[in-house]
Amino acid sequence: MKQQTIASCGSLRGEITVPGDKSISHRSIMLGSLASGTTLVHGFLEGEDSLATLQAFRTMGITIEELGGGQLRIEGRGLHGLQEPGDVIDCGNSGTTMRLMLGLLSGQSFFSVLSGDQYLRRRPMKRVVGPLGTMGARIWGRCDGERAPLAIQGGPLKAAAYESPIASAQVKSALMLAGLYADGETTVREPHLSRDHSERMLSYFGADVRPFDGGVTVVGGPNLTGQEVHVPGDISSAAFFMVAALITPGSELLIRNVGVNPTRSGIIDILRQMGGSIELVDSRERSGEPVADLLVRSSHLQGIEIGGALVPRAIDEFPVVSVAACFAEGTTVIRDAHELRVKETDRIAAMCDALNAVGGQVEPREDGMSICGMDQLSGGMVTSCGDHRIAMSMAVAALRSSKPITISDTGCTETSFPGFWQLLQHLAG
Ligand SMILES: O=C(O)C1=C[C@@H](OP(=O)(O)O)[C@@H](O)[C@H](O)C1
Ligand SMILES: C=C(OP(=O)(O)O)C(=O)O
Repeated sequence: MKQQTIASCGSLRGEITVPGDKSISHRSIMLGSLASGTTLVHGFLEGEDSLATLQAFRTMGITIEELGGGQLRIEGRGLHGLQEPGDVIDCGNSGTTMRLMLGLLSGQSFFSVLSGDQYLRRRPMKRVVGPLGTMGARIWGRCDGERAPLAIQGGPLKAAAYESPIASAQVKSALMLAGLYADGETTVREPHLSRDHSERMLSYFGADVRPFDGGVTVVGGPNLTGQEVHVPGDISSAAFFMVAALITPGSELLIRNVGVNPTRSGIIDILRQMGGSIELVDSRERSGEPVADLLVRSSHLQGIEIGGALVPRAIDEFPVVSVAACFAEGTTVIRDAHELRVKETDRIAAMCDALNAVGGQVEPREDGMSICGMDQLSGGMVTSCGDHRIAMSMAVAALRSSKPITISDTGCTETSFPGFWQLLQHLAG
């Protein structure tokens, strides 16, 4: 098993880019495959999660050429052009692959099976399988359809109106993708707005998508047309370097070409509320998504309270927010983040255990955590629990520890951020 030892460093200065946005990369493969004609993708994330999606569509007969440097050419075969996969589709560690594909496969005229690694096979799937069932989808799985492997007998679908109890882009997107195959209008409402990449990219490819306050409606049977997609850098990956620059004195870091979609940029709002200096430079739009360069300077942080609508806008960033909070003055309280318990691992338990093991003062709450700020952590040994975001968050924590932190089980960072350790080493020396 791989491990990494990270020691404290001086200031972080210079310019970096981070790999492509994972959510947008998944969707570029899916919509490029379902469109007619060629889709060119630039900046695709060549990480294990999005490559699992790429491989899945190849096994369903789609030609996808990897041109190098994150460029792809996808030869789309139209909404009804996928072929039955001859084997189980391996979604690896990727919840997005599995949940979005459950929606999409429900509307096909063939049988398919989805599985994944030990972490993914423990994650809840009923949140998608249940509402898809009301559309007429036929899906079977362990624990009455809660856990993968999941078998899908595709067929005709009915349009539906679903009110989701959780703000989840994976639930919303699964239903929207199924809705492409339904006769009529499918509507999904959610308690707070989750990331809207599916809405944006479906519109970009020519679907009739109507977002409204509290939800979105998609019209079945669109003609999707191949497009050129520029994937911006992933704000969830940039978040590690944003926090790293804020907590190390004398830092000034420019992170170029980061996606700053407002449904994803909660991390910028949170860190600014804590007193962090983050400037958006050269704000622009590419392929229907807002993009900017982020200029981050080390700052004196304050503890804050975080909850409500801000939570889905920063859902993957709470592990690294908890690291920032360790070095803030006062206490930070995170609420309404129960969803963290059903990610690759229970991220509330995993971050509390890891930070407390290296001298932090963190208390779990049922729906979040409370973190007491301090000047330095003490260092020690922690495990990532096989979760990429825990591994990278603890590497950032090590930058302000009196002794190094050794993190075990670090191979998982390949799922979302290939090159993370090299980039950190290059910057931190
Ligand atoms: O739709 C997506 O691309 C994602 C949605 C979020 O999951 P939930 O929908 O479960 O909140 C997020 O945590 C995940 O990393 C990616
Ligand atoms: C939760 C994540 O992804 P997924 O749900 O796609 O596994 C993540 O990347 O933090």
